[in-house]
Amino acid sequence: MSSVYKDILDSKAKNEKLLAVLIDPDKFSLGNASSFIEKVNQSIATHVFIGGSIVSEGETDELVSKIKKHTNLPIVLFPGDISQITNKADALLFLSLISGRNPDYLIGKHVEAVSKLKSTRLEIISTGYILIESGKETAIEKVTNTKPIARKNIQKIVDSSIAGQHLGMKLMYLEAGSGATEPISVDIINNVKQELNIPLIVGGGIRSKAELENAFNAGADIVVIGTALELDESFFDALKKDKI
Ligand SMILES: CC(C)=CCC/C(C)=C/CC/C(C)=C/CC/C(C)=C/COP(=O)(O)OP(=O)(O)O
Ligand SMILES: O=P(O)(O)OC[C@@H](O)CO
Ligand SMILES: [Mg+2]
Repeated sequence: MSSVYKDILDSKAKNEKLLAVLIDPDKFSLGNASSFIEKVNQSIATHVFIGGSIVSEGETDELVSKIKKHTNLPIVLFPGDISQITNKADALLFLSLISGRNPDYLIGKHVEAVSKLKSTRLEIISTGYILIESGKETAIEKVTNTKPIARKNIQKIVDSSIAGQHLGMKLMYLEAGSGATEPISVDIINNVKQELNIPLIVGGGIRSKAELENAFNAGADIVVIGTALELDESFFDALKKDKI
């Protein structure tokens, strides 16, 4: 088995929690890359995720090349579209938006991606992606023309996760949306965790160490933080390696 996924499984088995810093190529200045990545290196982050809902062609490739020079952390593509696939990363979350009913984001983009993936050595990790209502319309909703699952409909969120697992998905990602006002609730994470065996990723709207720990304690194996670090790099101070 290739190493990024195997390492996630090993960490889960040891109950070692993982933190992914999400960098959005569209919102990130290349000039700031080395100083930002240095902060990532000194933090408890274990992965760098790269992606955005809307990213211009070629931007991801350039960004990944630059980041690779400054870190040994695994670089995982978290693509909103096929144009975000680059051979320079280590792995790709092959996302299927199973909260929605848009065939393009369930299977269409994936079929289109195959020829591009043939010329890469990316580790492809099948990932169920579940968008959950978080109070305001997200970029993901607009781009995919789908509706999120209502946050009170916990049974549907759990059943969607388990259906994804039955389909053979290797990771499950509960998404509140970039910059969400409210992160995914502890109640939702708890309920999914009780039934799911594959590793669970949680992201969207996490802005403090307390919220990060809440998500971990509720059962997230990997937490993703993007916007809060994008807007305020001093948040890295609370995430330094020796602080937790
Ligand atoms: C199979 C391939 C290669 C592509 C399919 C991709 C699918 C199904 C994507 C799911 C839907 C989607 C648009 C996901 C975006 C994921 C992502 C990187 C979200 C973070 O971006 P945001 O931070 O929300 O976006 P902005 O900050 O750009 O608004
Ligand atoms: O940008 P934030 O709100 O941290 O969200 C991270 C990620 O889950 C968004 O796709
Ligand atoms: Mg964003």
